[in-house]
Amino acid sequence: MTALNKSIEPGDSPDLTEERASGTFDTNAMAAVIYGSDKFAQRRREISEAISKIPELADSAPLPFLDRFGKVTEGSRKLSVILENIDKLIDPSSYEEGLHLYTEVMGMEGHPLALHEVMFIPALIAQASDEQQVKWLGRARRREIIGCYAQTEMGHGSNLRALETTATYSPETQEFILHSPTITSLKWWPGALGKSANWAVVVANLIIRDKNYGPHPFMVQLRDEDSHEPLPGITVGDIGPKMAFNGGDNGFLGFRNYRIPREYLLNRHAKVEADGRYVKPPHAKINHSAMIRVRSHMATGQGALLAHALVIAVRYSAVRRQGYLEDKSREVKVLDYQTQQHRLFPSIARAYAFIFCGFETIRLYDQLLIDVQNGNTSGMADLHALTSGLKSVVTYQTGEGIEQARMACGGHGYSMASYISEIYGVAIGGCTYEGENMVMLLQLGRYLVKSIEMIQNGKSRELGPMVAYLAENESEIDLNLGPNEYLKVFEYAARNQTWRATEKFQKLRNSGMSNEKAWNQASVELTRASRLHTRLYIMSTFINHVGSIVDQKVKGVLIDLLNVHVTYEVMDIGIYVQGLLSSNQMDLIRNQLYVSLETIRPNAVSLVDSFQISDMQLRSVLGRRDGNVYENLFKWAKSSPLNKTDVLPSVTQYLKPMMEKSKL
Ligand SMILES: CC/C=C\C/C=C\C/C=C\C/C=C/C(=O)SCCNC(=O)CCNC(=O)[C@H](O)C(C)(C)COP(=O)(O)OP(=O)(O)OC[C@H]1O[C@@H](n2cnc3c(N)ncnc32)[C@H](O)[C@@H]1OP(=O)(O)O
Ligand SMILES: Cc1cc2nc3c(=O)[nH]c(=O)nc-3n(C[C@H](O)[C@H](O)[C@H](O)COP(=O)(O)OP(=O)(O)OC[C@H]3O[C@@H](n4cnc5c(N)ncnc54)[C@H](O)[C@@H]3O)c2cc1C
Repeated sequence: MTALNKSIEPGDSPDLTEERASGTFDTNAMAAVIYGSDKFAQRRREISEAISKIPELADSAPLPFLDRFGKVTEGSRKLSVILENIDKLIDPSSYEEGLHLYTEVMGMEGHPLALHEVMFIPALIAQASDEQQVKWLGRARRREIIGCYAQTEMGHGSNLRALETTATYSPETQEFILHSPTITSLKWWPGALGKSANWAVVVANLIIRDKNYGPHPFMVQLRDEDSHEPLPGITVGDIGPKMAFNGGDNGFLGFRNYRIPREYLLNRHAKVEADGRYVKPPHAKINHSAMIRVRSHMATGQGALLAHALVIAVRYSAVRRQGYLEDKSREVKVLDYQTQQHRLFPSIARAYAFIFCGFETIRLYDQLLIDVQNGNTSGMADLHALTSGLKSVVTYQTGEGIEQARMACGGHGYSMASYISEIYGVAIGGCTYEGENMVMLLQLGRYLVKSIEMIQNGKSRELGPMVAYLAENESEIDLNLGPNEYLKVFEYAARNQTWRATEKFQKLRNSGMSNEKAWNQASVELTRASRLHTRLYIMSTFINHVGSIVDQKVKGVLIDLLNVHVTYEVMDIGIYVQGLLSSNQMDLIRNQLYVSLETIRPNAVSLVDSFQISDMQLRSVLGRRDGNVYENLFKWAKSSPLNKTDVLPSVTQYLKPMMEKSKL
C-alpha cells in the first residue's frame, strides 16, 4: 500500500478515513485523467516511491526555517543528489518525469536548473539553427552548462521595443558587441542568472550600421566554465529576496563592450551575414517563441499550484472541527459549512478546468512549433492572443483560490506550517512574469477588436473557430439542459462585452481622438472582454474534456464538478448577463449551485486526493495525508530554531536589562 492512493492506513485520522470511504470513484483512475494517462500517473507514483528511498533527497530542515543562503544551498545540494541518482529515478529523456521529480524534491523555492529546463533549452530548440543546436543543445541537456533567459531589464519588461541593451555588429571582426549603456539597461529578474548560470540566451537590440533591427536572442557565455568567475566585461549578481522563489537566484547582468562571435546570434529564423546583410525572419515576433511556450504551459502549471493549496485546505477542513450544526454533542467538520464549501469547491472545479484546458493549449503550442519549423507562421497570432488571455485569467484566479484556501484554514493557514503562503507567493509571480497580466489582456483585446472589425467588414466567414461566436445572434436559453446552455450564457456575455468595448473604442476614435488615447480610454472595458472570452474558452475545454472520459464513475463525479463550475461562473458574471437572464433564472442558477455543492461534498477529499501530491511535495503540516494535524503541528513548532534554547540571547541582552531597569 503506497502513501499516495486512496487506501486507508492504520493510524489515519478517523475523520479523513470517513471521507475516503464516502468517495464514489477510484482516485487512481481520476489521477490517470488528471495526468493524461494511466501510464504517466503510475510513473509519478513510482518516482515518488523511488524518491522516498533516498534519504538525502529529503529536506535537511523544514524549508520555512531556512534563511535565503540556506535555501539556495539546499537547492544545489539536492540537485547534486538528484543527478547522482537520476537513472534510478526517472527516464532522463522525459521532460514530464523530470518536472515531477524536481517539483517533489525541490519544493516551491526554486533551484539552479528551473529556468534551464523551462526557458533556456526551449529557446535553443525554437531559435537555434541545426548547426547551433549541435554545438549547444547536447551540452545543455547533459547539464555541462547551466543557462537562463535574460530579457527583462531594470527599466523595461513589458515594452520590449524599449529594451536598451545593444548588440552592435562589427563586420571587421565578425563579432557582436554587447553593451549596457545605462543603469536601467541592466538585465534584471532572470531566474538562475544571479549565481548559477554560466550561459544565457540574452535578448538585445540588433544594431547593424547604426540601424536598429529590434530585439534578437544571442547565446552568451557569462562565466568561466572552470572557475565560474564572471568573464571580463560582465557584471552579474543576485537581485535579493523576493515574495517567493527564495531558493532561486534571480539576477542582474550588465555588459561592457562584451564581444561574441557572429555565429552566436540564434539564427534559425533571422541571420546576419558576414558582410552585415540582415536576413529577415518569416514573422516579426518569432523571437518571442520561448515566451509563448511558457504561457502555453501556464494553465496546467497554475492548475497544479491551485490543486496543491486545495489538497491542504480540503483535508484540513475535514479534520478541523469548530461549532455545531444540528447535533450539539459534537462539533462539526468545518467542511460541512455551506460557506466553506462555497469557498473551496468552485476552486477545485477551476483547478481541474485549468489542467484540462492546459492539455488543449499545450497541444496547440506543439502543433504551432511543428508548423513554424516547416515555415508556416499563420497560427502565431491566434495562439499569442489565446495564451495572453489564458495566462492572465488562470494566474489571477489561482491567486484568488489559494488565498481563499488559506483563509479556509483559519489561524493555522497563516502559519508557514500550512505552506500555503509559499504556494501563493509562487503562483502570483505568474501574474507578472511572462507578461504583466493587464498588458497581456490588452494583447487579446487587440485581437478581439480586429475580429469585430472583420465582422463589420463582412468577413465573418474568415473568423477562426474560437471567435466565430462573436458573429452569432443570441438564442433562447433553457437552463435545465446542462453545461452547454451555460456555455451559451458565457458566449452571450463575452460577445456583448466585446462589441460594447470595441464600439466604445471606435466611437472615441471617430470623435477625433488619437488611436492611442481612444485605446487607453476603452482599455478597462477591453480587459473585461478579454477575461470573459478566456473564461468561455476554459469552460468549453472543460466541457469537451469531460465528454471524452471513458470511466463512468470518474465521468459522473466530473459532471458534478462541472455543474459546480458552470453555475458558479455564471453567478460570478451576473452583471454581464442581466439582459439575457431573468431574475427568476438567476435564482434558479443560484439554487443549482447550492445543490451542486452538496452533491460534491462526499467526494471532496477524494477529488483532492486524486492529485496524488505526496506528503513530501505537499510540505504542509495541515494537509498531511494521514490527517494527524495537531500532534505534528506541535512537533513542527518545537523544531523552530528559536526553541533550541529557552532563553534567547536577545532576551538576555535587551529585554532583561529593560525589565530590570523598570523595576528600580
Ligand atoms: C513549463 C512552464 C510552467 C511554469 C513556469 C515556471 C517557472 C518560470 C518562472 C518564471 C519565468 C519567467 C520568465 C519571464 O518572465 S521571461 C520575460 C517575459 N517577458 C514578457 O512576457 C514581456 C511581455 N511583453 C511582450 O510580450 C510584448 O512586448 C508585447 C506582446 C506586450 C508587445 O509587443 P510589441 O510592442 O513588440 O508588439 P505590439 O506593437 O504591441 O504588437 C505588434 C503585433 O505583434 C503581435 N504580437 C506581439 N507578440 C506576439 C507574439 N508573441 N506572437 C505573435 N504575435 C505577437 C501583436 O499582437 C500585434 O499584432 P497586430 O495587432 O496584428 O499588429
Ligand atoms: C518571479 C519572476 C520571475 C521572472 N523571471 C524572468 C526571467 O527568467 N527572465 C526575464 O527576462 N524576466 C523575468 N521576469 C521579469 C518579468 O517578465 C517582468 O517583470 C514582466 O514581464 C513585467 O514587466 P515589468 O516588470 O516591466 O512591469 P511593468 O510593465 O513596468 O508594469 C508595471 C505596471 O504598468 C502597467 N503597464 C505597463 N505597460 C502597459 C501598457 N502598455 N498598457 C497598460 N498598462 C501597462 C502594468 O499593467 C503594471 O500594472 C521575472 C519576473 C518575476 C516576478
